[in-house]
Amino acid sequence: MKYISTRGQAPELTFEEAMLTGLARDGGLYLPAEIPVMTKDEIASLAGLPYEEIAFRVMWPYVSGSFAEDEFKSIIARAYQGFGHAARAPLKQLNENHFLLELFHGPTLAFKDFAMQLIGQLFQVALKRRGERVTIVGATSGDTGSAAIEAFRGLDAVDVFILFPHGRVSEVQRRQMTTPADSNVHALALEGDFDDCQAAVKDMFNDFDFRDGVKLAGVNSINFARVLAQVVYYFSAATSLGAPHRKVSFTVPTGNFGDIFAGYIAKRMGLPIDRLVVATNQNDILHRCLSGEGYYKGDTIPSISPSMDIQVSSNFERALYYAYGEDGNAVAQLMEELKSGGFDVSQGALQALRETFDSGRASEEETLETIKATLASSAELLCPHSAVGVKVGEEHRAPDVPMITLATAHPAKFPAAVEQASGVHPPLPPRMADLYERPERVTRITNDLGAIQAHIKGHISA
Ligand SMILES: Cc1ncc(COP(=O)(O)O)c(C=O)c1O
Ligand SMILES: N[C@@H](CCOP(=O)(O)O)C(=O)O
Repeated sequence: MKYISTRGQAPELTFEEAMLTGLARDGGLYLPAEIPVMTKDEIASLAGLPYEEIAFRVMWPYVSGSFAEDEFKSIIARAYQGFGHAARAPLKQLNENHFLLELFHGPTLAFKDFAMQLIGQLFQVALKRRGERVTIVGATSGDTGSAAIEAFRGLDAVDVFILFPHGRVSEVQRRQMTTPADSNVHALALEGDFDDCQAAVKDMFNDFDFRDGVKLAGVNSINFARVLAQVVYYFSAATSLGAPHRKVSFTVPTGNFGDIFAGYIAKRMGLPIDRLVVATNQNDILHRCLSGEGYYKGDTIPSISPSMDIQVSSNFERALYYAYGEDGNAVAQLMEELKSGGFDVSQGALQALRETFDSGRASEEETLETIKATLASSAELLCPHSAVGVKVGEEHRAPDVPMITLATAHPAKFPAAVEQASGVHPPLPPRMADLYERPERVTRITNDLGAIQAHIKGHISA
């Protein structure tokens, strides 16, 4: 399997190379040159299997040239052994045909653990084999950073620097990033918003002297391995509700478009997904775009679902690549226009996107109301991101197709909003009970590329 860039001008890579490379050298994002398709029988045979076995069968065609079969199986086993639920991604019923896919039973209580725990193991094996070390730089609106720090802390072949927007993540998210004592992980609180953090990471990849000098690697959803690991739970959820003999739809609380893009890959692999519904908070650029208003950046407004406070949605580039008929030049042109504010999506591309995606938005009041109402109707305490999903999912639910909404984080990561909505203070799991007492280690940094690069260079291990 070869991997190609959405902008068409970067070298083709193997899975392992693409995973360790991060952003393509033409500024694009790597994708498999062809998406493998599973037969109806192969999909049917997944029903009832342990999550780890489904993960192996779904991901194996993508990684098989880079890892041995037994090696990959044991990597998967190690990745998910620390999850707090035997099913890994359990499905709960909210009403007659609306289901909740709980993705928050991993070590840092958000869906990011599904991919990050896996790629931590993949990096470890690949770097050891190559005798190399890398510097991972990541951008986070709260959850990617904590999951990355947890997955990579203490590994000797990796230094990790995570940029998060100062004052714009929840206290639990911040403490998950700032309290690990391992010397190879570094939390940087940037004066700016998430888009500034993500732009800085991409600028570092596009500065080849810096990139090659520090051996830069990325664990944001820039990295296709992240997206791939997230494809698995679409298969586990859909087959447990009767796929491939029955269609299902998914609603996905969306920011950087990585999670829902994993659903798109699952659909292209043959999973009978009817609709993929993009659910946004008040930072609704994706909803506006899918409603035909073009893709134009506004100011990021802080919300009670801070992990989705995003304007420049990195993986939307991958969706545009397919919507524009796999034309890398067209994508490169759009990304150029984005630098000066945004672009109109062509009618053909919009139609292609709408063949798969619907969208909706939830206001702050609607999000709070959904947390309260869902607790009353289903005894399920939602985090604010999942509540955005449930509200939009309910609006898009069709009578004859089960709707599965992804519950992307544990309510205890956002206790203030959850308590405001429901009157219930969600406790942290016992293993994190002392999170508020642990000492924090964080560097405040201005939004200046040179200053960030100097800090990183000065703190990587020799
Ligand atoms: C809790 C939570 N929900 C939803 C999202 C949005 O996911 P994505 O960025 O993959 O669209 C994020 C951030 O990634 C998140 O942390
Ligand atoms: N919401 C994310 C933003 C980064 O997304 P990623 O999927 O590209 O890593 C976060 O929690 O950091």
